[in-house]
Amino acid sequence: MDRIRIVGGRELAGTIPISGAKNAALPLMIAALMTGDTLTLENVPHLADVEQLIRILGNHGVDYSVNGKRDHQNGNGGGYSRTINFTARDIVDTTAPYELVSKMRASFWVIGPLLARMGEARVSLPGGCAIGTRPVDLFIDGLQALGSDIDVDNGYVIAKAKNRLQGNRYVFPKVSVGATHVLMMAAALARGETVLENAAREPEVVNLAECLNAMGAKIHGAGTSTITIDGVDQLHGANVRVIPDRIETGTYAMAVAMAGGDVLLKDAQPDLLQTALDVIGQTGAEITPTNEGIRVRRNGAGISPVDITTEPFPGFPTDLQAQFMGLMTKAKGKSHITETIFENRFMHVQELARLGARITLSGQTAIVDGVSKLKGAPVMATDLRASVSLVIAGLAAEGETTVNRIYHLDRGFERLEDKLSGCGAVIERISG
Ligand SMILES: CC(=O)N[C@H]1[C@@H](OP(=O)(O)OP(=O)(O)OC[C@H]2O[C@@H](n3ccc(=O)[nH]c3=O)[C@H](O)[C@@H]2O)O[C@H](CO)[C@@H](O)[C@@H]1O
Ligand SMILES: C=C(OP(=O)(O)O)C(=O)O
Repeated sequence: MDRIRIVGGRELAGTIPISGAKNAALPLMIAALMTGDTLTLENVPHLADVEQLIRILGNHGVDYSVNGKRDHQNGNGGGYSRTINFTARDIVDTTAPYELVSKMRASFWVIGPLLARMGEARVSLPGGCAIGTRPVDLFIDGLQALGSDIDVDNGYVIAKAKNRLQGNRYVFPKVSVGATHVLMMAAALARGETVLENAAREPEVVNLAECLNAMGAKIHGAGTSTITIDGVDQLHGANVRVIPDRIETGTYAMAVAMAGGDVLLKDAQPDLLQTALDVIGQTGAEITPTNEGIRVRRNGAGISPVDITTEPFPGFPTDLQAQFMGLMTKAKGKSHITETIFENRFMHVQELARLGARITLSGQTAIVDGVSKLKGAPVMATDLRASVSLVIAGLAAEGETTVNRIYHLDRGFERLEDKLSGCGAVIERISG
């Protein structure tokens, strides 16, 4: 099994190209199921989750071809997000089997397009990061509100809509990114108008709405809590660009805040993560939006402690909570980190402790008592964002840190070790 070896203590200097967002690329790829024409997606990151979704879509009959062009050719340590054409001329199977869906959460979302286009879908209950129970009740309630019959049997959700889905008003009892994606896709091909209230406002929802509209859907209000969808009879092909990854952006900004230095996050878009950037600024790093992206600098002045609480967009994202905890382990004082989205997203705490971090848990709040020195150690990645919090801590730890089980990292970070070593970090992947 591959692992990452880091020798801490180097400042970071240079340019890191920000890749297309995993969490935007996945729903856009799934939208390809909704038309027999070709959906061309630019800036698709090269990640294990993308490859897995390509396999899942292939099982339903989606063909794909990768354009030769790489989107980042000149980047220092360059990423290699690509342009991919997806074509679902015929849907050959409306079942998404356990073997494929159990590996990643987002694959469950095929239920919306399959049901809308084919009138039926049989989709295994999903997998994904083990950060909480992650039920699917909102998907079931919402699709029932659009007129679908739903049974859950033998680990599968079986959805049917014999006479096409019917638009309706649905108020989400809780904000859910995935359920907003799915209901938006299902409603796009339903009869009549759907109004989704208390919808997720994440930039990935906006990217999906733009994609569906480019395919001929009639969606208004994405990015606000009320989304209105006028159903259309069919969708067509389109060419859409995946937004830059705000979680990758925030992660590297925190890496610079931790290690010190001066790095341009090329192609990063500040408005996608303003709350997190404000918080990183309060820790003492200098954040400057530029024409090319975001410049992050920190001199030797040290890291100030800042309290955060995770919230749906535009609040501080849960997907940056672990990384921020990594940063706070070396702050000059105590910080409180409260996780409100997932009930089990503190698995990095015990691994950060191996590096010398002092963290105590009190319910959904972690109290981090910053230390002046971390010391390298072997640690284990437990989930995607937890893994990268260990990398951030390792960059500032004395001596050698080895992060094991990095298949989690490969789900969501494109060429992490190249991007960091291109800025002077001593970091390498050890295969086998
Ligand atoms: C691939 C992808 O884009 N994943 C992101 C997506 O996950 P995902 O879409 O799975 O997360 P949700 O926004 O749905 O989850 C928010 C909360 O709602 C709960 N819930 C959700 C659905 C449901 O039917 N019932 C229910 O109770 C969840 O357990 C969680 O407590 O948004 C999360 C919140 O920003 C991010 O951490 C994930 O990185
Ligand atoms: C939790 C994440 O992914 P998933 O929803 O696929 O588990 C993530 O991207 O941080």
